[in-house]
Amino acid sequence: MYQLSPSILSADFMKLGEEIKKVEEAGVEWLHIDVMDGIFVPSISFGMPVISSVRKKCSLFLDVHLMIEEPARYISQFKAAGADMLTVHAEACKHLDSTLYHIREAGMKAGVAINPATPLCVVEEVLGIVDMVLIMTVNPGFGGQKYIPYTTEKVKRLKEMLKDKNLDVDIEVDGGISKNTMDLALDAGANILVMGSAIFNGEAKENAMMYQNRLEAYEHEHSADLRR
Ligand SMILES: O=C(CO)[C@H](O)[C@H](O)COP(=O)(O)O
Ligand SMILES: [Fe+2]
Repeated sequence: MYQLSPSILSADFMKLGEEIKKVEEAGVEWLHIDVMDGIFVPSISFGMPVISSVRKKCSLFLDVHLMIEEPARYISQFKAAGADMLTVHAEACKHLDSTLYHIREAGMKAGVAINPATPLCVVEEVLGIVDMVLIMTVNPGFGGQKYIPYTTEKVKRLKEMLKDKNLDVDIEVDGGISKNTMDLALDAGANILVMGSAIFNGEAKENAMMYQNRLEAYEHEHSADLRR
């Protein structure tokens, strides 16, 4: 399963509802929501009230990326706000295993994220208890940054690791994903692409349709490999 997950961090917040509608009309099924606390990352973005408002008006799968320290403190609140999946940073959790367990217990999908310079071994032990691993392809905190090339290799190694362990876990990439970098990430093994500026800096519906079509074409071309 391949998915495009447009990040509303790059949307026009004065027109957030319209912006989300545009990507919905383009046929996208996921929406990426970046929560930042000003401590784990330098920026502060938005939190539960925004997620609740989005949830009331849209049925997209809400893929919530928590760039906050000790996210375990807020699991039930994010569930109540309407999140479908919570992805926590391994670097931000003292007790990663129990945090992931509690996310699932609360009825959400659980994801674990790592920064570009964090080695894969940090998530190795929890691969059996997550639905997704998010490999940051930029340093978290801001939209519109440049893709860091060495992260491609990390995605490849994660894909191999999952294969060796016979685990069916999604691989999401986030940061600097655009026309020029999406194939690198897909060829390395990613199947969920977060895109912020590539979609919302410009005509969101047209951009989302274009990337959605490219993704569908990629899936079609590689369907034989996937069956193997
Ligand atoms: O987690 C993030 C930043 O920390 C965002 O999801 C990311 O910024 C997406 O934006 P872009 O596609 O413009 O790089
Ligand atoms: Fe993100």
